[in-house]
Amino acid sequence: MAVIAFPALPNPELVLFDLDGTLVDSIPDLTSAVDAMLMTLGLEPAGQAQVSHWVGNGAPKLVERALQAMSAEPLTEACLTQANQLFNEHYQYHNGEQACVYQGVLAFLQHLHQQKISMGIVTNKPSQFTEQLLERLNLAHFFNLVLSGDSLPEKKPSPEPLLHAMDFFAKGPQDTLMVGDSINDVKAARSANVSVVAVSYGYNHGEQIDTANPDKVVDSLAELLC
Ligand SMILES: O=C(O)COP(=O)(O)O
Ligand SMILES: [Mg+2]
Repeated sequence: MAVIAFPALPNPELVLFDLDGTLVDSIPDLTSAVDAMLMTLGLEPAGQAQVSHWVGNGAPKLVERALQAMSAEPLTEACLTQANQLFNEHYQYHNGEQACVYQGVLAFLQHLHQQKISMGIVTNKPSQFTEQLLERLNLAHFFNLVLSGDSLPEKKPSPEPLLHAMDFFAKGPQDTLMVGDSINDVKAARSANVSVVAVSYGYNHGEQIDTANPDKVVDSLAELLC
């Protein structure tokens, strides 16, 4: 009996999830923090569409991309440090405020939980914000392992967090599935020899995720329910 509707791996023993753009729409809160940071520095706010193209490689990269796009001045270390501090202060406050869990996510997580399948988070989000968001949206209890962008020396697209997670759960790549929304998730999975399902509704730097060649693309995680 298949546990999920994914013929390449119908009975996974471990499912690893990306967070932003896969389980949770975090763009409204990330935009609140980015725009507050930009305005404090005397710059124009960027808005949600632009911010959604900059997300995916961790908060410091998001801040750097925002400054690069919105400031005419050359980027200095001092400016980046100040901008990161401002972003962190504001995101600490806004994180989870407007964020919502995508349609289909809860049903899928509950299904895997009932089937006693191990689940972990592999996100590039900094750990202080990951923990906060999972708690605020009442998702934390599903996951026995949460790896964030600063948990290990390397983050996605490196395979390191996926290899670490498989080690933690004592599962091999042939029994593991990665679920994500961006090319970073697909690349990390490929490098770890893990199958990867992508959601079409996430961010992926403004590109269609099909172009990254995941094993399957779904419009909702509910499509994976048997
Ligand atoms: O913080 C980010 O850059 C995105 O995090 P993600 O890996 O959960 O998509
Ligand atoms: Mg993502």
